[in-house]
Amino acid sequence: MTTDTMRIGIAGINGRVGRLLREEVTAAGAILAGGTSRDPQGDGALFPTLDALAPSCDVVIDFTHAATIRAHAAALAKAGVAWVLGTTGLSEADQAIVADAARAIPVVQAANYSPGVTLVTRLARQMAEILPASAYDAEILEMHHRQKVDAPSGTALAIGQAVADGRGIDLSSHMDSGRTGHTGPRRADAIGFAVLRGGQIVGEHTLTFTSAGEQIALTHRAFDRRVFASGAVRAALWLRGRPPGLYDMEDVLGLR
Ligand SMILES: NC(=O)C1=CN([C@@H]2O[C@H](COP(=O)(O)OP(=O)(O)OC[C@H]3O[C@@H](n4cnc5c(N)ncnc54)[C@H](OP(=O)(O)O)[C@@H]3O)[C@@H](O)[C@H]2O)C=CC1
Ligand SMILES: O=C(O)C1=N[C@H](C(=O)O)C[C@H](O)C1
Repeated sequence: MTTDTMRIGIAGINGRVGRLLREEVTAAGAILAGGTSRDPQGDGALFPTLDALAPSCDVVIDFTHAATIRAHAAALAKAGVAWVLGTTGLSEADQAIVADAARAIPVVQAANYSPGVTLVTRLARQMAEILPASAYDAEILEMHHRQKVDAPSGTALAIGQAVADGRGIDLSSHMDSGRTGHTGPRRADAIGFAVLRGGQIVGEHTLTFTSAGEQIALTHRAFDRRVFASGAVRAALWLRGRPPGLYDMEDVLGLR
């Protein structure tokens, strides 16, 4: 299969990212197989659910909502269609469904498809390996637009996971999110999360390591959602011919 014969479907084609994916698929020279919309309004290229669209695709790019995970995993596994998953806010059970689907089909999953965040996450892991948790407090601040429905963002959680991996600890038992009231002093090995929402901020993430004597800050700012859409299309093209498995953007960018 060549790029110009590759059929790409878009789940959530009328969403903020979905609308840009439509343009990026065409710009890449692939075939736009159609998209899902809960209100297709007689448009023949739009389908109310993914099971109707999947059989006419080689890969589906999915930026929708965590509520769709079970149905989308089942539709794609049944049709044998690859999955580029960008949806965030997944529960542990949702994540298990994705891992299960990846035994049958190739899946790229990333909380953030920008090359910059892929690098920041990698650096976060490396910094956490070097900077002792007893001396350097790790905190993550994320800012997004007022429409965002999940918090902390998938990217903030991925950066937190990278810090936890670098320190060799478990994220869920070290996560300190939503501080309020009499919190007591900061736990030395905590990984803190702070969330801001407002206006039309596309997505900003800052990881800080703060000691008694200094602070190191790693910031990523997305200026345009197109950076996510173009990264996801790159992942879709990369998936061509891959065996089943769960991949991420480090795989796509050849960083492993
Ligand atoms: N990994 C990454 O790089 C990025 C991930 N994201 C994530 O992608 C997701 C979408 O973001 P965004 O485009 O801003 O969101 P939008 O709300 O603009 O779009 C979401 C789309 O999903 C569809 N949708 C929502 N709920 C359901 C449902 N219950 N069943 C079926 N379809 C549904 C909507 O379809 P309809 O048109 O029918 O209403 C809509 O088109 C979020 O989880 C976000 O966090 C966002 C940016 C980058
Ligand atoms: O909902 C968004 O907009 C974004 N979601 C992703 C996340 O939760 O990390 C990626 C990006 O920050 C934009």
